Amino acid sequence: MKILVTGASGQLGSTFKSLVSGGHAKDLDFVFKSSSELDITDFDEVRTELVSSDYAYCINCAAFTNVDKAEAENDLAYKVNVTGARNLAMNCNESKTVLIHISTDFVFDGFLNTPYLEEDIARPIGFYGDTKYKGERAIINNLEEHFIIRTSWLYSEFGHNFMKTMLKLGAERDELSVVYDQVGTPTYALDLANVVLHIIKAHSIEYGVYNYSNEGVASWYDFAKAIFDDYKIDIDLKPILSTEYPMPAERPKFSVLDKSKIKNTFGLEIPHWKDSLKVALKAYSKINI
Ligand SMILES: NC(=O)C1=CN([C@@H]2O[C@H](COP(=O)(O)OP(=O)(O)OC[C@H]3O[C@@H](n4cnc5c(N)ncnc54)[C@H](OP(=O)(O)O)[C@@H]3O)[C@@H](O)[C@H]2O)C=CC1
Ligand SMILES: Cc1cn([C@H]2C[C@H](O)[C@@H](COP(=O)(O)OP(=O)(O)O[C@H]3O[C@@H](C)C(=O)[C@@H](O)[C@H]3O)O2)c(=O)[nH]c1=O
Repeated sequence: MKILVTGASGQLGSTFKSLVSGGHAKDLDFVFKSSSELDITDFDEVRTELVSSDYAYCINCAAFTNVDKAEAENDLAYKVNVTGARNLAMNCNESKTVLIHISTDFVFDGFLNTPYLEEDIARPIGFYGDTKYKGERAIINNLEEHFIIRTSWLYSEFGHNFMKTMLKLGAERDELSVVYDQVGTPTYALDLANVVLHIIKAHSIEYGVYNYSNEGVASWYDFAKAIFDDYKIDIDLKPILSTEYPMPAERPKFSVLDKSKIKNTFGLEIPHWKDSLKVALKAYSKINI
């Protein structure tokens, strides 16, 4: 069974590569395409790749993910996150390929105080979240055979992410301030990739939108504290308000996802974020000896 991975050089794409090279996807024939090998904003390129081959699945790891830059680079963020998603959906429809697309907790405004369900109203407060939501709609409107998985606060030993930023800053500084009034759930990219593999191996036809994150709840401060404690970094870590850490894009204050649907549909047990963080830090330390 042939599987196309777009945006293959990013954090999640690299995680899939590591799973495949580690022998965790033995009967699956993965084809990895980085942005320079397949530009998802180019309809004809996408069409040529999908229609001339016999991909059973396309896992879309390609996205414009810089939340702050998206506020200034509206056109590019829209092109990648909306036009790119639509190009994939339209061509997957023609090539009879199931599209597995990754979306985000940032489609929500963060005004709820109980975990978000898939059917809760999406009302993004930033341009990144807005384009991700429009990308979801473009897929739903053009392709029935889709899985859209909304995840949150993705991190890993690969690419750019909060865990690696904290480890870098922790090595450079004696003190650091991190916001504690944004609450969500960190998600280890390897756990997400394994769930995607699980869905593929199950040949599921339960198409639709699903939430997936690790279990548990944290503020970014809690997440940073756990990173420093587990990695034994001695630093004076201060909890601050978002107003004390101004950024171009506003983030939702609360974006915990309810995972009942994905757990019940696929019989999953989801690791707690604190347990997965330990696994990720071990993997990171192996790469960065
Ligand atoms: N990171 C996070 O915290 C979260 C991410 N998500 C979602 O998860 C998915 C994966 O994220 P993650 O791996 O962290 O993101 P990354 O930014 O690490 O990777 C995205 C990849 O997409 C590629 N890309 C950009 N534009 C194009 C294009 N036009 N055509 C093809 N590829 C392109 C980038 O390539 P290049 O570097 O060459 O530009 C990059 O390799 C995304 O959909 C994201 O929205 C959801 C929740 C949290
Ligand atoms: C580096 C740093 C960040 N922060 C704050 C800023 C921000 O509010 C919060 C998170 O920082 P980041 O900018 O790294 O993360 P951010 O870009 O907000 O992460 C988001 O990315 C997109 C792609 C998603 O889809 C989301 O799920 C989420 O993971 O931590 C501090 O308070 N102190 C610091 O030293």
